[in-house]
Amino acid sequence: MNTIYLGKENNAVAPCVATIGFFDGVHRGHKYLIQQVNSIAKACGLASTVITFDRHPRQVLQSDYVPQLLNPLDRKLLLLSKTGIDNAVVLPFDASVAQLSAYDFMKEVLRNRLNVKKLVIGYDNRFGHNRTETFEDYVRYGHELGIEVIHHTAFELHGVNISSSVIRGFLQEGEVEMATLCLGYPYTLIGKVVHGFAQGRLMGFPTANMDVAESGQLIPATGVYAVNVKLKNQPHLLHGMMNIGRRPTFNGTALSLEVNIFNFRGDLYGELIEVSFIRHIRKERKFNSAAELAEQLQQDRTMIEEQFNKDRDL
Ligand SMILES: Cc1cc2nc3c(=O)[nH]c(=O)nc-3n(C[C@H](O)[C@H](O)[C@H](O)COP(=O)(O)O)c2cc1C
Ligand SMILES: Nc1ncnc2c1ncn2[C@@H]1O[C@H](COP(=O)(O)OP(=O)(O)O)[C@@H](O)[C@H]1O
Repeated sequence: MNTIYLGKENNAVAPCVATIGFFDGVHRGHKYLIQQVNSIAKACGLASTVITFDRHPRQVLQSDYVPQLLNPLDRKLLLLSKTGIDNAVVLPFDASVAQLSAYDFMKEVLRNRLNVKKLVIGYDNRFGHNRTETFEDYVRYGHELGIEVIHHTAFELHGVNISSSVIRGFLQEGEVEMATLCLGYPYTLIGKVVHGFAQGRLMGFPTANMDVAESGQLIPATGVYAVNVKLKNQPHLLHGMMNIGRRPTFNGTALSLEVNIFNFRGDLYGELIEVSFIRHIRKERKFNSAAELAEQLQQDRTMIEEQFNKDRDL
């Protein structure tokens, strides 16, 4: 896959069949759409292209908007690279792009800059200033501009139209298994390991505290989860358990994300780690003492290891 960061200068781009969107999650619905783009492109001998944005359009339109992303941009590009698409175009979304009418966007960006011959979009896809046009308007503009606008069929899973917001909803409810089903892979948080309150090691359960502010990702519901952990320089995933919560046993107030990694010892401070959510285990609770909490953690670990063993044997 070629990744093209669209700058001010004109990139020379081969004629292509394209689709456009934020593609947060690169979920199964997105993959279904991209398959359609790839097969149309193949049938007419053109390149296939996904056009996406460097930041969420709402961040530009609404200055206090805090995105709750399913993936940071580099991970989105990694996922897109596995879909068989020829090109990913990253469009810097700024105030001037936001101002373009749908017609001007199709003319200036899609036709003049990106050489789009066919545009594959859904009936409910909207682009252009104020997003006022309908699919039929895009078709009409396309006629004038030499771009064939084709609507794609939506992907449904058990009658539900999968979307990034449906997946965000599942994660906000702690339903990480439903999120996995829709995404086609487990939801994964990327964050830097920071210092906590040094209580974990005293209980026999050191926990790497994650700071995910930089990735702008959504934090799932509070609770305890079975997770897989990817460390830098380690080829395989490690099993672990994560608590998202406020540490009521220690009268904590701030939200923390803490992962205890099984069969691991080492210093992780300052490292980037990736944590994938496999199962919701239980709610966070206040225990009478650190010793009682440690007992519960031992039970959690035993149960989670048993489940991982079962999954492996399936
Ligand atoms: C899997 C797991 C589950 C946890 N569950 C709870 C809980 O239910 N209640 C609680 O007060 N703390 C719970 N904790 C503990 C806190 O998240 C945290 O690890 C502990 O306060 C030590 O943090 P520190 O090392 O940053 O001081 C849990 C930790 C882990 C790893
Ligand atoms: N198995 C493990 N799982 C998570 N972190 C570990 C593990 N073994 C060692 N560590 C290290 O210990 C640190 C956590 O220790 P802890 O006592 O919980 O302190 P704090 O939460 O204050 O950082 C982690 O950030 C990591 O560097």
